[in-house]
Amino acid sequence: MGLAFQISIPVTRATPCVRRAALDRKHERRPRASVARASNLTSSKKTPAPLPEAVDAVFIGSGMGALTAAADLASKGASVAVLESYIIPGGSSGWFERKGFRFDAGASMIFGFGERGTTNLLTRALATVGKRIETVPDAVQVRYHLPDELDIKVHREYDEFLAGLIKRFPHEEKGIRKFYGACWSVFNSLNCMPLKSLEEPNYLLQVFAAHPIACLNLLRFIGRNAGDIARDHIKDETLLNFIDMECYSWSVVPADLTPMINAGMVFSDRHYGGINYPVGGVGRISEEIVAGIEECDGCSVHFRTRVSKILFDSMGAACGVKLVNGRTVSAKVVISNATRWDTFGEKGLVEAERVPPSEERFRERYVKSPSFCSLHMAVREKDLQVGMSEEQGMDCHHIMLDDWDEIETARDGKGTLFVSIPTVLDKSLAPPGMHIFHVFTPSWVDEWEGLSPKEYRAKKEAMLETVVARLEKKLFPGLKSAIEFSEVGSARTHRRYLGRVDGSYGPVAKKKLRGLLSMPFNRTDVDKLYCVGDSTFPGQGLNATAFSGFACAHRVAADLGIIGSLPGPIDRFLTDLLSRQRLKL
Ligand SMILES: NC(=O)c1ccc[n+]([C@@H]2O[C@H](COP(=O)([O-])OP(=O)(O)OC[C@H]3O[C@@H](n4cnc5c(N)ncnc54)[C@H](O)[C@@H]3O)[C@@H](O)[C@H]2O)c1
Ligand SMILES: CC(C)=CCC/C(C)=C/C=C/C(C)=C/C=C/C(C)=C/C=C/C=C(C)/C=C/C=C(C)/C=C/C=C(\C)CCC=C(C)C
Repeated sequence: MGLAFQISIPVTRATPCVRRAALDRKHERRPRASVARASNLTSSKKTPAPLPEAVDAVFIGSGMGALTAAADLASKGASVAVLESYIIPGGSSGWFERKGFRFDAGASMIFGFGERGTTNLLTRALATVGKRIETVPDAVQVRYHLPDELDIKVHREYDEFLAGLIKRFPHEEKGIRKFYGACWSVFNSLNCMPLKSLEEPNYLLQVFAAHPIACLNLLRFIGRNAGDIARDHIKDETLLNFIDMECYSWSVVPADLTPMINAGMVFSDRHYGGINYPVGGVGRISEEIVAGIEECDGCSVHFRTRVSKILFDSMGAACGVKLVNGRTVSAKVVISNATRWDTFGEKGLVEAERVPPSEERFRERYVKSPSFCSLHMAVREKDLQVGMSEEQGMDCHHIMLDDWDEIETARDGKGTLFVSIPTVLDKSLAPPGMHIFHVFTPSWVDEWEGLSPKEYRAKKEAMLETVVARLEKKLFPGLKSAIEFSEVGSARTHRRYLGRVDGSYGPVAKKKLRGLLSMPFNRTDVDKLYCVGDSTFPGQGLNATAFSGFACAHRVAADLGIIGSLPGPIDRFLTDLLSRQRLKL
């Protein structure tokens, strides 16, 4: 590492994790894996660690972004404290249990669990702390049931998916191959390089030197959106509507507003690493990462621990946090996994007079996406009039829409329906003969405000009624009478339990932007304060936030002198220069 320079800020100590990581590198073997069993469903019940007075890095929240960053920093030898206001980790990737059922709080369509390449970021997040979990491969990412009788299965096998799409749009074969080919081009460029912080010049120089063609290729796409590329190659309006839905289904915006880098990741990794469901539920991922973090000396995760304020030293640098109970934790750096609005907004964690002007720029460009209304149902298989096993052709994920005009706008359960039935893949989530249906649909917090408790309950019931009737008619005859019990979560529920402003799914472009170029990285304009999670590059998605976690840990480790970087002033000059150039675009 000719360009590397060790800044001499002392690091607290070398932990067992560091020694293990060093050993693993030396012998080029995978970190020790502990394959978690499905039966091991609940979090460790051991006595909680006492809140530390001071650590290298304090995290606000324990979503996937924070957990990945904390795990990576812990494995590099930093002392970390993760402070979570809720009773379990994971945020949007949390879970809840009722009557022997284990429900995923968010979607169950999990990317990033592949075995090969560098984009398998969930496998890697677990491996940083020596963990690994069993997963079940999903043969079909999603089955679309769309207007114009468009019934398309996205098979794990790329050629099978393409054949189905080309059969429906034979006149667009060339365009289909070009569009999805461009996605592969992005993915292959990402998947050959180590994925770290794009605001650490030493890494950028090294990665550019080692993979010049891949980097130039990514630069070609980084300022573009999927819709631009689709329209370069495709003319058929129904096919363009389909591509809008392909993007909307995970980015919650149409193709014109969806960054091409993210489309490349999603539309290729589903055929490369595949979609894989963690045995025992999505919550297993965060449970295992937490266990791994806590095995590292000086590292701890604390629940029911809500941060009320970020603290600053006399120079204006972040230096710790204050909890709602008045206690404080000092830290060399503070990392917020709360959304941008919850960190810097009105009543946010940073007091108004310290909010930097750059945050205003963020708000000019990004808005809060809607939330979801989530219908969690326990369903008796015997009362459904459709085969529920994979062998009988049932798929785990479905997306349903009745009218193209309602893709984004329809309220009250009349728009896009997302359906996850994780028990198709993992029967351990529910008692024998039972299934879990999680159906969610976009919903805005204003629809749920100002209601009396009775009106609120009635609105939830009406939502359930509308959605179940639509599903019964098109996909699951017998559903209504097969429901054993159900729980409905509104945008208010998401706000309350996930601590996300308005229950939002995350930031989306307000107008057409240049791809990912204006998405903020992990540093903020407040010294020693970083952000991680879906308010940072590259945005929403479990594996996307895992990327932000690795990037954040890398930048923080360089700033704390744990890993080598360019000499301080040069590093700062180049980082600021890159950031200014990017923001001008
Ligand atoms: N692929 C999928 O199916 C899937 C499933 C679930 C989640 N996701 C993704 O996960 C992403 C979100 O991840 P994220 O890392 O941004 O975080 P997150 O929003 O999931 O988690 C943030 C955590 O911070 C906690 N928190 C907020 N304010 C706090 C405070 N003041 N004090 C203490 N704790 C506080 C919250 O309780 C929450 O647990 C979403 O974009 C979503 O797409 C994807
Ligand atoms: C050297 C120089 C100067 C430049 C080089 C350029 C360079 C190296 C650029 C690098 C860019 C990088 C590293 C980009 C990395 C991007 C990544 C890792 C993007 C990852 C994106 C992942 C996404 C968007 C995943 C989304 C998944 C989601 C949201 C899944 C959720 C799904 C649902 C909510 C739908 C559920 C559906 C049903 C039916 C239930």
